[in-house]
Amino acid sequence: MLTIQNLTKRYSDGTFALQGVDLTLPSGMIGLLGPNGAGKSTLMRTLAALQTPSSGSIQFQHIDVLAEPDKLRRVLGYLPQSFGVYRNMSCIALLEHIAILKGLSRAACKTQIPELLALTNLTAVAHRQVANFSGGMRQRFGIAQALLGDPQLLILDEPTAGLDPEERERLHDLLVTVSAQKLVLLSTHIVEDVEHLCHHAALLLSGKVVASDAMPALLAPLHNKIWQSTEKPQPSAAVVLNKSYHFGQPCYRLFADTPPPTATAVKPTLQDRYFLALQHGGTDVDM
Ligand SMILES: Nc1ncnc2c1ncn2[C@@H]1O[C@H](COP(=O)(O)OP(=O)(O)OP(=O)(O)O)[C@@H](O)[C@H]1O
Repeated sequence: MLTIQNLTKRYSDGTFALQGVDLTLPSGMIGLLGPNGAGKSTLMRTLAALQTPSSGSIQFQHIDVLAEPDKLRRVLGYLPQSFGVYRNMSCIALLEHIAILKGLSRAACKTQIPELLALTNLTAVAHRQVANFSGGMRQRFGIAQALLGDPQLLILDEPTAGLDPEERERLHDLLVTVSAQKLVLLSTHIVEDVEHLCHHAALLLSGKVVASDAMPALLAPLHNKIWQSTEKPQPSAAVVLNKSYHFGQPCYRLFADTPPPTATAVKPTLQDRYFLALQHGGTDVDM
């Protein structure tokens, strides 16, 4: 269990990136959603003890994260949004190097590194330079290095960004496999990924948590209130959650208590919940 209380981060230029964040997160795969600039990376870096907040507290299991960052680091795996790699270093040499930095014993390295290479499907390319890896291989390497030391808390900042559909699917399989008996916090812009992989999601907007719940509870208030139409309704008939295109034709997702003209009922998705929260700017939604 991860408990965050009244967490605030004010950067030196006066930007409030986090404003009184309260979150209680169970183990398993947890999604963290929010638009650009919502504060996701600030929250992730703070949880990973890489920067200090202005105020607040964070407790992971029995660790007071802000008072005992070294204790946290021993149970933490972190994949940042982007990470540099040493040129000329092979995948296996870099994993050995990171394992030593993490304080793993030689015996632990000997067993864990081959296991992680197999898990992330990198055994065949273990002696190739990471600098020359494709985007997908690099992200799988990022997961492998984050898993060194068998961490209890795994923080992944946009792990699927820029991946092709096949690599994204491969990474999903990997994340589901590793999330058993860990708390995996997955930050992403891809709402679908969270809906597919996570049993709980938190939504951050302008540095504040506007929703955090188990997936069925997040979607429950939307049942029988989501509609789809190719025509834009009058503002009095429905709230337009978003407009997308299907085969080049407009497609409106709508929120209304009663069926808007020409609209058909559809099953609510996490994306509907996300857009509804954005529409209301984080204020309480009357559902
Ligand atoms: N070092 C910094 N100094 C000043 N402001 C910062 C700094 N880092 C982030 N910010 C600001 O804090 C706010 C939150 O940024 P953050 O990167 O945490 O958001 P995010 O949700 O991760 O965004 P994105 O999805 O675009 O990565 C933004 O307004 C950003 O400009």
